[in-house]
Amino acid sequence: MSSRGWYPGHMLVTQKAIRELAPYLTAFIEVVDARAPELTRHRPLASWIGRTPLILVMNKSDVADPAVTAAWVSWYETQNITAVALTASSQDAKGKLKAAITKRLKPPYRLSVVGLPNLGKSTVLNRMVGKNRVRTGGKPGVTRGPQWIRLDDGWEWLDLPGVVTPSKSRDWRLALLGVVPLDPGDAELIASRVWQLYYPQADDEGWVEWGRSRGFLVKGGAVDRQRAADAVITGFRTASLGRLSLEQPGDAAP
Ligand SMILES: Nc1nc2c(ncn2[C@@H]2O[C@H](COP(=O)(O)OP(=O)(O)OP(=O)(O)O)[C@@H](O)[C@H]2O)c(=O)[nH]1
Repeated sequence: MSSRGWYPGHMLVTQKAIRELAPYLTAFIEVVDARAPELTRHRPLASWIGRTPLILVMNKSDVADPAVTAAWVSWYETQNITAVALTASSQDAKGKLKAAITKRLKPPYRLSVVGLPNLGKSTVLNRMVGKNRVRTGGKPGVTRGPQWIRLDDGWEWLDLPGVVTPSKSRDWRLALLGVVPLDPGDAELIASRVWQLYYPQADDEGWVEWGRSRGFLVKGGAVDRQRAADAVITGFRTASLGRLSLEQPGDAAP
């Protein structure tokens, strides 16, 4: 399915804007999902930003498989890409990301956060700038242009509406990760695939039996498949079913 038409156009950063801003920035911070970092990268970005460095933030590492995340960090090292595993929602995220940036780059620090929808860009930026974030948009008629946030430590963050459009929106994993909307009609298929990843030996309907054991039943005693499927998807997203990554270094290019 296409992502166009559901994500408000004014929130997308265009290629033109990124190309124009790149010379003013020390680096772009691209937020990806630690559970599928290559799948959730925005491929065209590297060419748009030219020589401006790119730092990958593998966010949501709290719900990814830690061993797979460690393998990704090592793999990115071999590719000469600075990649940081992060949990933007945790307190120590600011120190960790600052350390990674200062290790790689010299001041001045002028940075901006970009990435596909729902990966944690706002959470990362809020973590880095704290209470200094200025919100100018959200209301019709309020111009929401790029806004510089200058911090006491001398760091400057460009508050862009840094969403770029997913290009591989037909991949079921993007719906599972919340990068594109999940069509309710696809939930059962996605739940079945997720279940197979958790339990490779399970049969196709293993998740349905799990739903039964959880008491997700409709009148008459049959399993409420929609509810069971939704619970599997939520269980993956929150990692209550276990921390699971969807992509490993060395997987065929998505
Ligand atoms: N588990 C987990 N969830 C996170 C983390 N960071 C952000 N989230 C959640 O991910 C969701 C999206 O976070 P946002 O910061 O709004 O993401 P965004 O990329 O700015 O989203 P868009 O504005 O839609 O592009 C929210 O529900 C956050 O609470 C993290 O490190 N771990």
